[in-house]
Amino acid sequence: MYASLLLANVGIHGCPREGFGLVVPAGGTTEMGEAVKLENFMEWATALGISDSPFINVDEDGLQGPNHPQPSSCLGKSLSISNFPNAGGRGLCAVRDLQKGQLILRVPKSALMTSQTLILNDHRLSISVPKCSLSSTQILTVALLNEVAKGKRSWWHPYLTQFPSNYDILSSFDQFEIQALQLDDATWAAEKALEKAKMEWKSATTIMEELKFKPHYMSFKAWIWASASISSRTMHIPWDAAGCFCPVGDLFNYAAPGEEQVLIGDFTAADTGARLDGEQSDAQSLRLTDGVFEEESAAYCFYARRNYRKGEQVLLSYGTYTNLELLEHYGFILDENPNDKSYIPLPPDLHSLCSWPGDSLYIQQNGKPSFALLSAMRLWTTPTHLQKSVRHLAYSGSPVSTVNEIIVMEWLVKECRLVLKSLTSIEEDKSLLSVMDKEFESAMEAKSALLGLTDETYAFLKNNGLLNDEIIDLPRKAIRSLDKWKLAIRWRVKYKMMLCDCISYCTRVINDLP
Ligand SMILES: C[S@@+](CC[C@H](N)C(=O)[O-])C[C@H]1O[C@@H](n2cnc3c(N)ncnc32)[C@H](O)[C@@H]1O
Repeated sequence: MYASLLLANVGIHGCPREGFGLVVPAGGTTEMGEAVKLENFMEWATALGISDSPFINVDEDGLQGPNHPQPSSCLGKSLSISNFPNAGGRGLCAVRDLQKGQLILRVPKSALMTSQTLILNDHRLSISVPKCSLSSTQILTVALLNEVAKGKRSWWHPYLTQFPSNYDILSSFDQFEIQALQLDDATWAAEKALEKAKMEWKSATTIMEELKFKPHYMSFKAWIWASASISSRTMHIPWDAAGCFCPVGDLFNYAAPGEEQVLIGDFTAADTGARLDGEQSDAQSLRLTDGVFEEESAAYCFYARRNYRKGEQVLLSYGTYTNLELLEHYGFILDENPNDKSYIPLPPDLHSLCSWPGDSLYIQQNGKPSFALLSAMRLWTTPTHLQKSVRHLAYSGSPVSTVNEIIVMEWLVKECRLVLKSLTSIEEDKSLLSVMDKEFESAMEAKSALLGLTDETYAFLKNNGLLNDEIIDLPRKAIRSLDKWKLAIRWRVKYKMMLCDCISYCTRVINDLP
């Protein structure tokens, strides 16, 4: 019965994973082919002992012990795979009400794909890797590509078919997509990510040649695919800084850590399946994520971070990230991200006045300047000979004086306006996004919708060769570029909105002053 439910869900999910095509397709790239691949993966995961049962080693009858037959599916007791179009696409859904702190998924150590497990099962890799001086992430990248190249011969094949074919992380952005971010900080981050990926790829070419990789797997495109898989899908393990791939566990989509992270650990002994001893709940309250490798049970264990109702998507916190960081490491942004920040240019001598680190001087997601930014600005706008006497006020987060507060707020308003003036407007960006939201069926459609709108839309058409009338179908590269361009525009809109909210906040503060 569960298999049909799963296949129904696959039907909803149904996005053929074509594109880079690193993973050898098991049944074509049709929806049915995808469903078969998913079914194979579920069977494979079940055989490995991956389980969403809240009872460790206990079946649904509450019986325990090695004599009990394997469950028919690794999912179905707490979770099922489902599609959440506006919250990460494929993800995991609660099949019953789940209580905060409850164990919801367990992935045995033997099912984790790590550099170690890949190397141990590959003679050539085990000879080549110890001779090279690569970082742990580079080693996992090489080992992953080496495994993928084996196609169906790989023991991990059912799992590898579930990897996305393409990623939208910053290092996969081309120059056009990078420029679409508009803000210097963001374009710098993207260029740095691309440069780092290129350096890591180049320094790994010797080992890839030694391993006789085919050109396809040696390419920079392949490297980006593998390193993006690592960046967006691995989980922390204590014995390898590159982390591990965690089958099924890597289907959890992300929610930013919120208040439940502070409260976590206050679940009661009545919560079946939750870790109950004091030491464990302490460990749980200390960490920021709700999945952890547990040495004592030799498994990656996932716990509900809050109560979930049946049918809700169950989410995982991968950590605390701004939208730019999410884009860099995971290739998406959140519309509502409580941890988002925007930086504006600050007076160069501000930093020498205070001990706040540069990255603490920002505008918060709700438009309020950060504590450190306000404190530093209050000091900076105070005449030098008075700074010593007001330092204690500024450092405690209090306004220094009414006049000073007005100067600070006006300065912030002016600076935000100046930044906004140098960029395209939010309205322009939003209307461009609405044009792009219409799915283009052909190159001609894309051209007629985008040509003549702005310099940027012209640059996109040119960059993708779409100015040429002979191109009929929208090339795959152009579709991929559209996705990344959209992400860049959505990111810059969020940034600009924070600045607009800051202007409103500062204006309100000025108006409310006695
Ligand atoms: C560990 S995977 C999660 C499962 C993934 N949806 C899948 O189908 O394999 C992480 C990736 O899922 C997507 N993702 C996760 N959470 C998301 C969210 N809240 N919004 C948009 N995309 C999300 C991003 O592409 C991210 O790189």
